[in-house]
Amino acid sequence: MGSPLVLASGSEIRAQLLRNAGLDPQIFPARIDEDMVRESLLAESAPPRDIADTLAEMKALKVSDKTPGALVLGCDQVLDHQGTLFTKADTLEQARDQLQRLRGSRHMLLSAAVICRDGKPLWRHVGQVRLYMRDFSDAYLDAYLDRNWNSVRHAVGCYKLEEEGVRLFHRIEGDYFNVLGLPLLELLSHLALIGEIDG
Ligand SMILES: Nc1nc2c(ncn2[C@@H]2O[C@H](COP(=O)(O)OP(=O)(O)OP(=O)(O)O)[C@@H](O)[C@H]2O)c(=O)[nH]1
Repeated sequence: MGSPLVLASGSEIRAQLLRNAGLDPQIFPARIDEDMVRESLLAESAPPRDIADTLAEMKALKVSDKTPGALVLGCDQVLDHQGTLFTKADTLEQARDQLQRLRGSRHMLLSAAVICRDGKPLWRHVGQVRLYMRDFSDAYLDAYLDRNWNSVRHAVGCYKLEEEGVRLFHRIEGDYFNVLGLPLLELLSHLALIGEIDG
């Protein structure tokens, strides 16, 4: 790695994906009020893609001001279900309600990533995945949440594809990494292209 890489995210899976790829990011979560930003953008009818991109950029910019010379990666993922934006569930009851609304239909995950250096955006990408959820029973849903709530509470959509969440789907169009929250292939290709990693 040429310049130091900073991941402006508290997402464990994002850090793990970068480490598994051989990178060694410094973890520096950006503390921004995502709900406030999301609500104000929704009030302006901003599309989900723009909301994810704006939040990712804000996180990267905020941390890049504190890490001179570093490449700072900000990320944000939103779930779009027929025009309605879903955020992470705060309670198990909210998770049940969300999954009852998502089952038997298609939703989109939009995973935005922005790289900034010294307060300037250098690169951005929004990965998009279409996910088709099975029409599973309430009995399975309750059992799924009993087993997985403590894990999936940290994930938008209340599922983790690398865990039991995979059983919720019958079809997924898009790449696995975008589901987990990071357009990893595009990111690594760009870092190699600009010579920040070998490849
Ligand atoms: N492990 C796992 N995490 C997922 C999956 N789908 C979504 N997520 C996580 O859900 C979270 C989406 O919320 P974000 O607001 O983008 O990120 P965050 O976790 O709040 O962390 P920040 O980047 O600090 O805002 C991210 O941490 C994603 O990695 C999945 O299938 N597996």
